[in-house]
Amino acid sequence: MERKVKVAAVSYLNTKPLLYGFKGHEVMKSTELTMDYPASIARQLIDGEVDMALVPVAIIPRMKEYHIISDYCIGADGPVASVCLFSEVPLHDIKRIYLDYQSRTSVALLKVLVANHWKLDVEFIETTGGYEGLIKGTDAGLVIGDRALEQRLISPFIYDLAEAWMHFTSLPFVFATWISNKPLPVEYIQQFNNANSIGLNNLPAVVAENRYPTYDLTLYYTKNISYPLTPAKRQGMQRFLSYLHK
Ligand SMILES: C=C(O[C@@H]1C=C(C(=O)O)C=C[C@H]1O)C(=O)O
Repeated sequence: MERKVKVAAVSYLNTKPLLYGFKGHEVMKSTELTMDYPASIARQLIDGEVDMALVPVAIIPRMKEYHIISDYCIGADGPVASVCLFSEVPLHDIKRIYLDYQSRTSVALLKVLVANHWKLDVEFIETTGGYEGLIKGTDAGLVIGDRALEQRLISPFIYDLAEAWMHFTSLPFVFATWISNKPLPVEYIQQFNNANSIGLNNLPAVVAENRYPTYDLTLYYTKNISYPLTPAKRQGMQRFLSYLHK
């Protein structure tokens, strides 16, 4: 490509290991990098405002053309910690659930689990801004990202969606992955993957750069989020996408 590749990344702590290696990396000579929350960058990729983004996999069915271009993702093969249903009452006493406006994948995953795994009779409520304060009584809330790590200190009942998915399917889960809306040069993709790998190979440096008293980031980056896009994760992703077609 003649011009720079426009890339949008998730602005949460979970993406810091992937972005750590971009500073001063060769790939930045041909990259224009911006950050936003997942639902917003999903819209940017669908509308063609960017060429590639770390987008929620739930938007794949809405793309005319898509290429999964990277070896890395925001995935989990156990509790993810930052995508949870938060409540003051146990699961089966919940009556209404606030949905996270910043999410696409987790909202869809929650609906799959509610209908097929937990089999709950609940009402879903869309949100547009801060709603965490409304998680009270039998009103629960789905919260993702850094705000979920904060909500962990507040809500007595926490249902981890990646853990529930594993119980349901015995497969790992992929929340987001690098997807382009057009083919990109092979050399660019190689540089891009290399830049992604640097932080993952230097996690103590990434943690040192992002002081965060709310949650142990070493735990988050090594035991909760699982970054390699493995064959098992692709299988989990295909299973999840098959539910979205139903
Ligand atoms: C694990 C997470 O995965 C995120 C969840 C997303 C979604 O629900 O659409 C999208 C991108 C990921 O950053 C998280 O943000 O906590």
